[in-house]
Amino acid sequence: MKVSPCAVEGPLLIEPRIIEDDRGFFMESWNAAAFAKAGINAKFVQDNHSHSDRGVLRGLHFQNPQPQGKLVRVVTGSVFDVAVDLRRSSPTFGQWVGIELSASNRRMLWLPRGFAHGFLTLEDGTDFVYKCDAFYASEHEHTLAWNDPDIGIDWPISADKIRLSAKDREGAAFREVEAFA
Ligand SMILES: Cc1cn([C@H]2C[C@H](O)[C@@H](COP(=O)(O)OP(=O)(O)O[C@H]3O[C@H](C)C(=O)[C@H](O)[C@H]3O)O2)c(=O)[nH]c1=O
Repeated sequence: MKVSPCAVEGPLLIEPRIIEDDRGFFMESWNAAAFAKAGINAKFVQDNHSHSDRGVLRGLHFQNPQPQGKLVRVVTGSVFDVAVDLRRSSPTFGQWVGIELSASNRRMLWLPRGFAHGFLTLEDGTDFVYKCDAFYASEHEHTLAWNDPDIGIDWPISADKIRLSAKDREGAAFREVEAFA
């Protein structure tokens, strides 16, 4: 397993060991001991799965209070996955990182607590699965605008082709969101 830091302080890109044979492949998508060695000491309490077609953008979401650390990956299709640093004490506060996660590259992303998270689906029939280290709490959930000019995320699909939920169309500006200490 190869674990690499990202352009923003905190998130880690994980390239798991892939064991291939004439039947296909095997990979450990979570191993507490191996991930702890890489500095990821999460105790997950919830596992999520969403399915989306190309052009769907889910996010940018975060919970405050009750923030969630997330271990995310794609098992079918591909996404452009984005995390925005909302920790005021971080040297990369207000900065974003975007990484392509796909069934073919088998990459995973660890996002510690304190980030807004979202992804743009790049293929029809994409399955996105992820573990969370805190429970979902709709009463504490916030949405940061996916196209906030102060963050300036360079999404790889033009805005006119992006599909959003009603909630995500009404995301708050970065200047207004309830950031973390
Ligand atoms: C997140 C979540 C949602 N729900 C219910 C609430 C709604 O009735 C329905 C769809 O929720 P929502 O539109 O918020 O789903 P996404 O847009 O995929 O939200 C996710 O999008 C980005 C990518 C994230 O990182 C978050 O995990 C999460 O906010 O599932 C639940 O019952 N449990 C949950 O943990």
